[in-house]
Amino acid sequence: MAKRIDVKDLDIYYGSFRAVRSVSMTIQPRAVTALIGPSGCGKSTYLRALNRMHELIPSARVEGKVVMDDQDLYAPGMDPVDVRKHVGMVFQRPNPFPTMSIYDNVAAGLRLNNKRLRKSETDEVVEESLRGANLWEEVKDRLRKPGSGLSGGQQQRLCIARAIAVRPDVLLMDEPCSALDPISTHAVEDLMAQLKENYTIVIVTHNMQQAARVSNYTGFFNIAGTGQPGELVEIDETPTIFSTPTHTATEEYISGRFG
Ligand SMILES: Nc1ncnc2c1ncn2[C@@H]1O[C@H](COP(=O)(O)OP(=O)(O)OP(=O)(O)O)[C@@H](O)[C@H]1O
Repeated sequence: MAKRIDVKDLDIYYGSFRAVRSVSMTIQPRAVTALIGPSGCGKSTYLRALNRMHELIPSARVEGKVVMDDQDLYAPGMDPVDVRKHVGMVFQRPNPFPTMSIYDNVAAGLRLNNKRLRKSETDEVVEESLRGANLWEEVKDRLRKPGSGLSGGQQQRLCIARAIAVRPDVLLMDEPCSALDPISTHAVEDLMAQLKENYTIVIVTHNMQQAARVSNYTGFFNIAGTGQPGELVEIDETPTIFSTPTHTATEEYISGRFG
């Protein structure tokens, strides 16, 4: 659990368009790393490349290295489905399987991974994951009701429960609170603070206060102009990025002067 990721010279393309250029960074375990930057600078593209999710887009490809502990995630023979078991993802809009019960939504992760578990074992993992996502107390009496009947914030925590049910090492979160109200946002932020004890977390966020509140490290991405690739300008401990960044562009962005 909670592995470190070393990214080296990562370029990401959609067809002939290079969307992200030459990113190198180390993502620390048991910490939250926030990725910030103006729209279109490639934050989501980069996040998806960390678990090979971009491969679902036919024209997308990467060059460079993503190494988790000592395992190259792009090594020949490495199965992307296997990569995603270790590097889970939570999306912007809560996306529980709408017709499935709360219980089955969490168990779905296990079933998709072909884990053959006895009912009692599945019960255990479902409870443990819902507890881990701070949702158990709210749903324990209605596990057989549809996941789609939960509030937006509860649905997002259900999706987090589904993601952690398979015990990944890393959790990627793409603007996980942008569709949530402030109270649900607070619940998910609290949850991140707890989850980082056991996981490596990378979050893309447009909300600067959120990055400052939840993350230990912040990476600032920028883009020189339309049609240009996005680049990592700098990454550092979050207090440093927000108080004394090295680059003027970072300072301008976090103080709201552009983006
Ligand atoms: N499926 C795709 N096919 C082609 N180009 C894409 C695709 N997805 C994203 N892009 C392009 O890649 C670049 C980076 O997009 P991306 O969504 O990663 O940026 P972002 O920083 O996450 O933006 P936002 O903050 O608005 O979500 C943009 O120029 C975008 O138009």
